[in-house]
Amino acid sequence: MLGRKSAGAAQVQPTAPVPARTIRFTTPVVETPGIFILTGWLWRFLRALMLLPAQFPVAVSALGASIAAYHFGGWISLAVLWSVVDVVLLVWWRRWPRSFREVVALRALATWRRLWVYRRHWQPVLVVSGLAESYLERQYLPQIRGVSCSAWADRVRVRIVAGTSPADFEKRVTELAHGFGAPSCRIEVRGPRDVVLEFPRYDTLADPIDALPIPEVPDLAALPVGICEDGEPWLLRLHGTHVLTVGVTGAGKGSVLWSAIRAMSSAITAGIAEVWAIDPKRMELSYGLALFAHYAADAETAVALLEAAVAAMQERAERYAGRQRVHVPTVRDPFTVVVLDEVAFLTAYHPDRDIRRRAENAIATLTSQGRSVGFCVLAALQDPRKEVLNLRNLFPDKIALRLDEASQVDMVLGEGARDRGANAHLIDPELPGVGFVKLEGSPVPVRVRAAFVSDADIDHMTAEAAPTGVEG
Ligand SMILES: Nc1ncnc2c1ncn2[C@@H]1O[C@H](COP(=O)(O)OP(=O)(O)OP(=O)(O)O)[C@@H](O)[C@H]1O
Repeated sequence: MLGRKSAGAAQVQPTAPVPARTIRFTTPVVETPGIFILTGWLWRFLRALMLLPAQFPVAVSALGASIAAYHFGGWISLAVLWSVVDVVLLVWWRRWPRSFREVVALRALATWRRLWVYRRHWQPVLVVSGLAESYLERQYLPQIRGVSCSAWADRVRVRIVAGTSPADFEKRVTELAHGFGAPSCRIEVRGPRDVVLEFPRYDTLADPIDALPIPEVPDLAALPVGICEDGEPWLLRLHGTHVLTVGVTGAGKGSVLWSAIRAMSSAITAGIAEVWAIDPKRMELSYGLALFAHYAADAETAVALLEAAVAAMQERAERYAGRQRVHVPTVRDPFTVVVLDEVAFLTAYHPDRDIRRRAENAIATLTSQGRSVGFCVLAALQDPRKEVLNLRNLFPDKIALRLDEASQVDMVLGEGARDRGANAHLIDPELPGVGFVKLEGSPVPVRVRAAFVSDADIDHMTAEAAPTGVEG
């Protein structure tokens, strides 16, 4: 009985037509004749061969010249040719190392990286990370348009698939970085369907940076405070803006504050800039007391200091009204930087509500009105959430050092910063002073490291700078 077809429940053949659709139309499968496949392969091979001189002009010329030398003069002329080339390259390298590096070494490296790293792994990495698109059973991959190398990073220019957006890449920076064996990946949009993926080859900021030399005539709108990932100086604008530095405890906020103070210390000595310092922890700024025009540590004096700054700012604004629209630092009207370490101590953590309210009012007034009359607030903060500092948007410039959570990156640097590669939550705790900033004119966050100003450097600065006399 069990052997009978009718045993048990009615069996339905998986391919049986649904009663309502007795006729099903399907696309017939036609086998492609082998000759078409072979012709396709041959065409692709010939096309690649024809494009080779345009893609690799130097390699193709070298190969052509070598074949010609061998053909006309045998091994000897080939050896002579290569010896001459080697000598020329050697002289070039010794005499003009910079141009040799840019024209020969980095280009050769780019060719190698393009073939060995990106072309070889392109399809698997993009397919697995979900960046290959399918349409009518065909797969479309973004195309590599070119690879260039700088001293520290590879830049892969990519033509993205029509119908996709750079945001798809921005969401997969981690997959791309791991896929191509890079410590990180950043995205730069150059135009329609034109993006650049930047893969650092090694961490240029792994070693601490000693305190930078003090500029004799500091540009208060571009103070050298550290180094960018590409080796360029990190220039911090203070004049005409306000800066908020955010990072967990031990992230190196102190080195940003001190590097900025150090960079403007000759202006402090000249009397055209002054620092008003608030130091609730009493550990960070107290060491350089002699450099500050005013200093406060406890809440009551800190709020009084902030209110005095507001009064000074308003007095200056009144004098300037109708006469002057731009502040030029002078001994009479120095550029005034209010340095506020752990701003949340006054705005969120202090038990006295009145202190919190007065501090918030004063900071809001300074940050909303102080820019044009030469007042700047340079603040440090551990926790960027709104409950802790709801004034954070009054700071036009922000620095994200190591953060606790991924969601905090966009809170500090603005929406989309994390997608563009500002992984401040992944910064190694062994790298204090490393962070991300947005530089003027570019939405792409840049990785930077602040220089470390040691106690000895601060001693030296206080000895050099004529003390202006600290007041409470
Ligand atoms: N730029 C830097 N380069 C190298 N080491 C640094 C740098 N900045 C800070 N450090 C080291 O990290 C330690 C912690 O730095 P710092 O006190 O500035 O952190 P912080 O963010 O101000 O922390 P907290 O909020 O707890 O005060 C310092 O004692 C110093 O040894």
